[in-house]
Amino acid sequence: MKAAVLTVSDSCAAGSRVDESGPAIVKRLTDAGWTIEETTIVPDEQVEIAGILEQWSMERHVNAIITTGGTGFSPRDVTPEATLSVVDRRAPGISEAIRLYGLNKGVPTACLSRAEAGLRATTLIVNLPGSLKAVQDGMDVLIPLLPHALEMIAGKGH
Ligand SMILES: Nc1ncnc2c1ncn2[C@@H]1O[C@H](COP(=O)(O)OP(=O)(O)OP(=O)(O)O)[C@@H](O)[C@H]1O
Ligand SMILES: Nc1nc2c(c(=O)[nH]1)N[C@H]1C(S)=C(S)[C@@H](COP(=O)(O)O)O[C@H]1N2
Repeated sequence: MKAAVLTVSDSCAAGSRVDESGPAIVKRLTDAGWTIEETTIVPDEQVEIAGILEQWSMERHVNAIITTGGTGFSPRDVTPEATLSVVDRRAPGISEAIRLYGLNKGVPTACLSRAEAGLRATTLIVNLPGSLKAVQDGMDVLIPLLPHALEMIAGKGH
């Protein structure tokens, strides 16, 4: 299965912070047997984020795109809006499960992520927050879910 990882961060894109969260997602996916087709870092710019999501889903045909960063309440956080602008169908249960996992681990700020998830054609797009801890928690939830989700996307039913 093919995946791609998008880091959304003004500071990482500017080179003033080292991206730890993107590589952490890559490691979790490769450990689980996924092939990583694409990774990149973009600033918190909605059109730029949406363009990458569209390209990776419709031209590269990856099975899943995981984003990290830009899901909070600051004025520059627009990853959820970019994601909603490209998906055909939302998958809110995935995002709620990820938030609930953080809350249940005793992280009250987990509910401050506006992360979205959804399908662009046959590509599942999932937003995660920017911090390394949030990414690790999110991947704890996602890794066991992804195989079944992708089977259903491929039309294999249950
Ligand atoms: N790609 C990343 N790698 C490592 N840590 C990150 C990354 N992105 C964010 N963080 C961490 O998450 C915390 C919350 O970050 P913030 O809300 O500023 O992130 P963002 O909006 O996702 O990214 P930025 O501010 O760089 O545009 C930061 O203090 C930082 O420690
Ligand atoms: N599991 C988990 N979820 C989390 C966090 C965390 O540390 N662990 N950080 C929260 C915080 S402090 C914020 S502001 C939001 C949004 O983060 P982002 O703007 O980096 O995407 O994610 C939240 N989700």
